Amino acid sequence: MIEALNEVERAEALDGLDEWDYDEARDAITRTIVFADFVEAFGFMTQVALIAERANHHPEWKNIWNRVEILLTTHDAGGLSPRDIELAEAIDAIVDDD
Ligand SMILES: C[C@H](O)[C@H](O)[C@H]1CNC2=NC(N)=NC(=O)C2=N1
Repeated sequence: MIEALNEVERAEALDGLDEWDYDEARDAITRTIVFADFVEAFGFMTQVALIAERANHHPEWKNIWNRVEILLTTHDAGGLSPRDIELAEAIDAIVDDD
């Protein structure tokens, strides 16, 4: 059973995720990314969707034209877990590559 990160583990994990904000109320991390247009935004979402499905770990996200608002938390753990950190790192790698 996946467990949520404790405070020390969370602080260490967030240290390497400068683009993400911590949402204390949800015990989650959030990031908003703005792309050139809808096609770029949806292409990004398609890449993330394939990674998420392979990992069986899915974002909570919203797309408004060229913006993608992402929230990562682990429902099975009731909070932020290593799976969220791994998905955030994968997302950052996609954004950095595009
Ligand atoms: C049965 C359960 O839905 C699956 O194990 C996966 C699906 N994707 C998931 N995604 C996220 N963010 N948290 C989960 O706990 C989770 N569980």
